[in-house]
Amino acid sequence: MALMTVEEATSLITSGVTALGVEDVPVQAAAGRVLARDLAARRTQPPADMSAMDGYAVRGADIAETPAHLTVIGESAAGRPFAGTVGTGQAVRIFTGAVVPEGADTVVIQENVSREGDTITTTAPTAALRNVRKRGCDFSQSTPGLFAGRRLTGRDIMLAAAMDHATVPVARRPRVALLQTGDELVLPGQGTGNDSEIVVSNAFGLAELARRAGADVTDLGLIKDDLAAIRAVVARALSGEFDLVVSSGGASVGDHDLMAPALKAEGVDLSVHKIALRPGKPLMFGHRGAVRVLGLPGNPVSSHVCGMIYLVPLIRALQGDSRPGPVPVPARLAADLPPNDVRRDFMRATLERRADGSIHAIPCASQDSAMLSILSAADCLLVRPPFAPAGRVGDPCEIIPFED
Ligand SMILES: Nc1nc2c(c(=O)[nH]1)N[C@H]1C(S)=C(S)[C@@H](COP(=O)(O)OP(=O)(O)OC[C@H]3O[C@@H](n4cnc5c(N)ncnc54)[C@H](O)[C@@H]3O)O[C@H]1N2
Ligand code: MOO
Repeated sequence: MALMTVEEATSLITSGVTALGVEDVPVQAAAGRVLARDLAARRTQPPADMSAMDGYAVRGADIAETPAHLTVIGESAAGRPFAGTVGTGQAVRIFTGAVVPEGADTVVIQENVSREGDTITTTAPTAALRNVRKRGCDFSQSTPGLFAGRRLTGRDIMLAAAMDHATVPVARRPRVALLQTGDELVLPGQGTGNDSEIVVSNAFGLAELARRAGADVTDLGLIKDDLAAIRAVVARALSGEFDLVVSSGGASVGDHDLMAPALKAEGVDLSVHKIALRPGKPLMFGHRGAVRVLGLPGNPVSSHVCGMIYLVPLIRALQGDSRPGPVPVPARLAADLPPNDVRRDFMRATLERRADGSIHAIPCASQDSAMLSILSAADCLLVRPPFAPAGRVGDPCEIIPFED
């Protein structure tokens, strides 16, 4: 079977994918969710010219010379504006966040004023218009401030709230089911001490990736290498409770690799591929009706790397995320590397920041796709394109930092 490129595989999995649906959530619960529609401001901010400092609201022309003498005629505090107008030679005591009264256009900070009774004298120059936030300088009513497809940050929900949205429309969370197969697998703490046992780990990492990408995740547990047993769990996973079914293990060509036969027997339109990717050669993808199925390799590092490369972008695309893919960032090689072969290599590497600010990637000593101690100690994936020539220390390279 010819190897498929990673680009072809990514496109097979994510192209044409759109958001599953829309729901309104309280703005304070919207961080990490993908905005489903453009969000326009429901009000103008600031709603009036407002003071940025504690001091005195004056007419700028009145304080062109220092010292200037002015008469204090009232007070404007946040939430309690001054009702009158500031005339020539007059000032209003004002506090940060208060509306600048009619007639005034400048605020002199109180440190630059001496006061006696109702008379103030400026003690340092203040440029006209200083210390005033103009009406609408942040945003204006009806103008979009956040756009559909954006994964909302904590900063974004501050903006949404300030734009007066109590709820925001976000993409519904994709519902993801995880399956793990293998006669050798036992849950942590539940082994019998038999040397042929392997304690499961894949679903824990995949669940974490999927949740952080915005999915609701259900782990359907361990399944024995038995066609009927796998079919039973697959049938449940496909029954409409989930949007995406993700398996790990049984994706290769061994006699006990029963995931593909089970999925096909349950009516999944499945394609099985070998990808020019290291780690992560075997890959399955398909669907039954609206339910998508992604079959990842069993080797733990392979399953996790494929989770980053395929699963996370798919979950994001199912929310209409405008930036679904992992974003490589530039770094420099901290070790010589041999030329690469046909498989795109995602090497586990640690990162070192040098005194000049440059970031250097140090490939881990072993790149075995079963070694979780190495995956855990690494900071990033060091990307080596197919047929990359030998790399030298200091050469530019690309990395995909781990996000957790
Ligand atoms: N003749 C060939 N053999 C293999 C090929 C190949 O092209 N030709 N590909 C190799 C590659 S690459 C990979 S990756 C593995 C993937 O195989 P499977 O997806 O069928 O995975 P399993 O055989 O089920 O398991 C592999 C390995 O991973 C352990 N495992 C499985 N599930 C879990 C889990 N949930 N948590 C922790 N560890 C798990 C399992 O015990 C095995 O050790 O195939 C190569 N073979
Ligand atoms: O490429 Mo496999 O995915 O060696 O572990």
